[in-house]
Amino acid sequence: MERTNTEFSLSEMDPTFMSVLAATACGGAALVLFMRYCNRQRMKVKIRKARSRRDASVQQAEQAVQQFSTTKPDAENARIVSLSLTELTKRLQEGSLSPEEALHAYMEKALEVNKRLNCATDILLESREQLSNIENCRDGLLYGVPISIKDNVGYKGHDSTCGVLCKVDEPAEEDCVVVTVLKRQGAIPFIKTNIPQGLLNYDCSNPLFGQSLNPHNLQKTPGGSSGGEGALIGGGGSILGIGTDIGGSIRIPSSFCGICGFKPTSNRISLRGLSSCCRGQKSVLSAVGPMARDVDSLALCMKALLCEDMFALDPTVPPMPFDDKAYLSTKRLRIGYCENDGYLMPSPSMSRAFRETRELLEKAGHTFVPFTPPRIAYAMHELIVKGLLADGAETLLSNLKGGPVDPCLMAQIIPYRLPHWLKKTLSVILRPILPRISASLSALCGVSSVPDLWRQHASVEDYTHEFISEWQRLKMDVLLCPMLGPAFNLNYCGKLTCTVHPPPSTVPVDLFLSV
Ligand SMILES: CCCCCC/C=C\CCCCCCCC(=O)NCCO
Repeated sequence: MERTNTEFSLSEMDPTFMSVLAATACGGAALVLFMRYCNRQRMKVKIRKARSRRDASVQQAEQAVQQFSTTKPDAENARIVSLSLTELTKRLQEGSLSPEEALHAYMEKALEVNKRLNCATDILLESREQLSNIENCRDGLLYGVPISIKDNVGYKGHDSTCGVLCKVDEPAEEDCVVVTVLKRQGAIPFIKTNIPQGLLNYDCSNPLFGQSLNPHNLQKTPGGSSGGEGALIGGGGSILGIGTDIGGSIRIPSSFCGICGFKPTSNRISLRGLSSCCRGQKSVLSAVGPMARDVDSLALCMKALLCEDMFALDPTVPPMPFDDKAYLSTKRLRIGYCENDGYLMPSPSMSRAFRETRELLEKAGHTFVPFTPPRIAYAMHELIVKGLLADGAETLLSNLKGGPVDPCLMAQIIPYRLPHWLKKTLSVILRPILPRISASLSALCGVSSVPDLWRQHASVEDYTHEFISEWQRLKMDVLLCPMLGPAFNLNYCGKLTCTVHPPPSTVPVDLFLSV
């Protein structure tokens, strides 16, 4: 057969050209491998740097505690860390206990808990310097109280890593508003606590600081994303902590660790100076809130934060002080209850705790009305997942670049990384057999345009009003519902979220230990 002049076989090619081609291909491959190697080395250096910085701060804190302990008997420390916040503040204010004693007692206990649970990302050694002018805050509501803060809460000179490599070596230039206000109220932040990589997860592990464990069962997660707080407070190493919550990050670790947590309405407490891996996301709003051993501690922290200082430092926060009258009121309440929202079944132990709580409240004279959250599956997929990842997860993924993905996040990240067309195709194929996965995959595609984003925001607004209307129709004062729990096994991340803005809190009813 005759050949056209454009056809040729490899064997007929100029051998010199072939060698150049082969050498270029090998060189290219070697370059890619070398770049990957360099990248892996860079990654290792960053991880090592973050860890050794944390380890050095732990070591220095150990020395400080040891030095201080020569002046005090051990039994005194055990007594200090067993006081409730009400008792602790009273003793500090009356002067029968010094802020120095309280700080060292908690530092010692936190170091011990951290050894067992790996819940600290940084010890704030400046806390000891703060002691030198703590007398200026004598009138503060939290005078001399040592507190813990979540990793992403900005503290001058320290990283807010969010568990991702790209935020290592980016220390905060100033204390965030929450830290500034708490310090002015006399609180002494002394430790930063662990989080899951990227913060959008209910476990508590990241490539920088590793996995935190549950204080009541080392086989379980403390929950997330404020999991280090949950572990530390639940383990007795902190009396009051600051967490953040978009879709359960204060509530879930509080539930898993048997402590109390309060997620206020977004921007009730200033978010200025906090770090995030999806800044700018406006569909499901983030909130800062307290975590502690009892409800009175949460109330005291809210009262301390809701002050003129915060309203002046962040004028976008509504200047509404804490409502003592409402908190102390003994008025009989009309309580909406929802034991099962039809989307996520509560576990048997959680159902039992829920019913026992309801019975107790009924006996105390409160009235119960059944409440069903409207269109829950729609809210989960179209409002929460599509809202959180409206950009198709691009911002979150860009924050994970240049580092390994933590095992606790892997199951979530695989679908995020699928190309848009594949998510859409799988969503169509899976619709008849796995409708929830299909809806999630479709939601993970995010919005398609700016008008689509505006429609999504409008849908969240409409849903919020629909929820509130139902609440008002039933004349409810409060809603009682079960929490996710008991704690999950490590690397099994839950996906329960909440998008409307009534301020929910978690209160322990019982400690359920599985063996
Ligand atoms: C086919 C699988 C689909 C997986 C879909 C998962 C989508 C979203 C998961 C959202 C998880 C939200 C966690 C929120 C945690 C939180 O409140 N973080 C706040 C940090 O300030």
